[in-house]
Amino acid sequence: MIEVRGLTKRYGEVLAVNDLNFSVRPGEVTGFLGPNGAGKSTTMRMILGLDAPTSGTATVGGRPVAEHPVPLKAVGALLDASAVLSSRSAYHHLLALAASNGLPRSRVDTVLKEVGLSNVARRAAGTYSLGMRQRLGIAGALLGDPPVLVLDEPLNGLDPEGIVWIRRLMRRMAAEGRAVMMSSHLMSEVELTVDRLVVVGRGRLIADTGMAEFIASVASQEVVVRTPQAVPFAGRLAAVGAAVRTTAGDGNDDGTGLVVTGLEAARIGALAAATGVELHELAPRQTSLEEAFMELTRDSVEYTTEAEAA
Ligand SMILES: Nc1ncnc2c1ncn2[C@@H]1O[C@H](COP(=O)(O)OP(=O)(O)OP(=O)(O)O)[C@@H](O)[C@H]1O
Repeated sequence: MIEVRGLTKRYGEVLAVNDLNFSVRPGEVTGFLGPNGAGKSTTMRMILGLDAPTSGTATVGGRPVAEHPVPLKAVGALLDASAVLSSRSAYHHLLALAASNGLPRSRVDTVLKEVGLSNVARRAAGTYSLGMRQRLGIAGALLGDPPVLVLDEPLNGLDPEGIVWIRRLMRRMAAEGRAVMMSSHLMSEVELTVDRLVVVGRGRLIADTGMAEFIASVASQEVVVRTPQAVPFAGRLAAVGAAVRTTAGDGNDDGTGLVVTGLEAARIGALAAATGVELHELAPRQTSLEEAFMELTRDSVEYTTEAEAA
């Protein structure tokens, strides 16, 4: 369990992390999201004891990481996968890590197998692809068999097979009762992987919620309607209180498409039937995490193009 209470970090004028409160629970994968510069890496570094908070606390298993006798047994971390001595083999990198933490040599073989690097373990890590280095970083995180994992952008540089692999690994780690915290900008992946979301923007907590509730809370449920009588039907829908726009802006407009909010598909269908309107499509559209995320963090994005901001 990770507990973050009143966590704050100031770098001169920049309040990188501003009074954050959240928990990462065992048995769940928690996605840690936010636009660039939101304070995700800074928060993770403070959880791992690599940066000191200006105020507040971050504990793992009830105490700061530095107070655990063997930190690697308390929490495994992936921060920067390129931070490996390039002349050293994966095996020797992990062996050194195990030795300095008093972990048995057998753990090295176990984690190499776990991440699929056994066959290349004697090669210098400098010859590894980005994906292989990412796997090596994960192996290091798993070395102490910790109950808590903190993974900063673990999907970076992975090919589709690697992404599926790490998704399964994280799900399995959570199923074994571990607390898994991962940051990512790949919303479609986050949507498939995480149980809970902690969203930050400009250092502050924006949301701490279950995945389904998050999407529902931001989503205005839309229904796409296609009918050759689009104009009069739009008028009828508006008359019963729905918000209606045409699909003209969506790039596939043939004059028959409407996007309706504020009315369920069943009621739209009933209204069409009652007024003799011929429907060619009636499709509720679930908001994706990506759309929900962009909606929620719109005001916290540091860098936008003028067109986006308009
Ligand atoms: N060592 C530092 N000195 C000064 N400012 C810093 C330092 N580290 C981070 N910051 C600032 O703190 C803020 C948060 O940065 P952080 O790297 O934690 O964000 P992030 O959410 O991880 O971003 P990204 O998604 O781009 O990795 C940014 O404004 C950043 O410029």
